[in-house]
Amino acid sequence: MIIDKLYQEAIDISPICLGLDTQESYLPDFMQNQDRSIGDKILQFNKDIIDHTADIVACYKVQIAYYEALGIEGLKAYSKTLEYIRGKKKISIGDIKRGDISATGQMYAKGHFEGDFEADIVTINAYMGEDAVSPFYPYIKDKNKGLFILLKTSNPSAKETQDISCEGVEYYKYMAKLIEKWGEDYIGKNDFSSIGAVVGLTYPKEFQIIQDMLPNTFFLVPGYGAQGGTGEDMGKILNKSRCAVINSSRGLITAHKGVNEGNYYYDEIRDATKRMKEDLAHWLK
Ligand SMILES: O=c1ccn([C@@H]2O[C@H](COP(=O)(O)O)[C@@H](O)[C@H]2O)c(=O)[nH]1
Repeated sequence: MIIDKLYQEAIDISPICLGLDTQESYLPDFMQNQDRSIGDKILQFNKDIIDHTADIVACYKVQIAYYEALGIEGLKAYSKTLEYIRGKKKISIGDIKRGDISATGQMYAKGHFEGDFEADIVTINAYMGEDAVSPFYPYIKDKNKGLFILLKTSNPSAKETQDISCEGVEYYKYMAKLIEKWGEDYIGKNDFSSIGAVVGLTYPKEFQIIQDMLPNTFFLVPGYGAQGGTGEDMGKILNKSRCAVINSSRGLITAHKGVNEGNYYYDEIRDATKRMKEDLAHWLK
């Protein structure tokens, strides 16, 4: 199961998920000035980062919005970035946040678990219910794929929809139970399901409640760094169980900006990733 590999990488290497939310302004100045297509430059930037961090992160999350925004050229860079991650035998998470009626969901599953945009794990928005999730099920067992379903997201407005009362509890708690139920058939050898959940580090109190409710759920945790989430809060979770990978995108992939805009810019990104690794390790008992 993909979740067993992710769990092991998080233990053996570090629980860091490096976010490739790549946009032109993040490229070092020398690369921005090169006479190449934007797609080529973005792919080169991603490859440099992967080459210089693969030994210190568990996985990479590629945020499709940044690539879609560039049209066909961006989507080619998205596809080639996923291919490069696969070639390095690292785990890729396609941050696509999809979810639709079953017939359309089957196409999303095919589109992101096969072919040009194949990722190991994708993010899902399950607001439409299990119909939006079940088209992905066959790929979990047959093709060793996984899902992270949005549960308690990191953004400030999350409470507008996720904290409202539903059958006497906050909606996120109701959703938490659904995710645990949907994941029951996909539990791997470390007792975590290949259907996991996205929980932001910006709501640390709620995260602890969710962790206690969902012993078999593995978490993708955005919100560290740029959004204010801290290693100390993450330590409280990881000291109870090693149930998560922690994403940082801007905090890592812009570390060189204004500091080192030259050929070896990726040293700054590697150093920032190492500092995140040390920060997370510092709070581990
Ligand atoms: O609740 C959520 C779900 C997804 N994200 C995504 O994670 C990264 C965060 O980027 P940073 O630069 O580290 O803030 C980004 O791709 C978001 O789309 C999230 O932030 N919160």
